[in-house]
Amino acid sequence: MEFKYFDIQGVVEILPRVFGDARGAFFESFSAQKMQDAGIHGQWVQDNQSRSDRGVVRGLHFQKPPFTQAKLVRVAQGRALDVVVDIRRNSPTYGQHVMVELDAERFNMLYVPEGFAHGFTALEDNTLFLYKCTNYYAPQAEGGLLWNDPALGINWGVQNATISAKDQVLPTLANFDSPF
Ligand SMILES: Cc1cn([C@H]2C[C@H](O)[C@@H](COP(=O)(O)OP(=O)(O)O[C@H]3O[C@H](C)C(=O)[C@H](O)[C@H]3O)O2)c(=O)[nH]c1=O
Repeated sequence: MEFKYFDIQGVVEILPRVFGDARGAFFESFSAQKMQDAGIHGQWVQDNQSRSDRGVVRGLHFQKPPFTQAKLVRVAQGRALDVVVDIRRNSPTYGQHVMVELDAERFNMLYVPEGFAHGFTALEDNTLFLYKCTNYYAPQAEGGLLWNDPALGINWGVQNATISAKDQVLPTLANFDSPF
């Protein structure tokens, strides 16, 4: 298992060892010990899964304190362009993002710490997106940022995104008051 770090403090890409053979492939999708060894701490309490066809954008979402969630995200089928935006007020990289392509060949994963808005676009039909969360769903604490706010400078590679009505009216960075 390899770990890749970014200029934005806290975000970690995890590249598991994938064992291929004539039958297919095997990899460990979660190891509490290996996460601890990598400095990824969290009490993982909820697993989520969504299925999206090519061109769907979900995000950019987070849950406000005290229901903040760290997430460990991966793709079990298909491919996704995953984006995390630093919304920690005092961070030197506030408003900056990390973008990582997640796929079901390398089975790479991304650790999204608390204090980040998270979203992704599906690059293929039937993309199965799985993630572990360190807090339970709290709809009353949901927050978000507008996915295509020019101030975020995110190149999603999608022209006419399929996106929820809720996500279309999320605030821009200029009109956003971060709770982190
Ligand atoms: C997140 C969530 C949703 N739901 C219900 C609420 C809605 O009736 C339905 C769809 O929810 P939503 O449109 O918020 O789903 P996404 O747009 O995929 O939301 C996720 O998208 C981005 C990528 C994230 O990182 C978040 O974890 C999460 O917000 O599932 C639940 O019952 N439990 C949950 O934990």
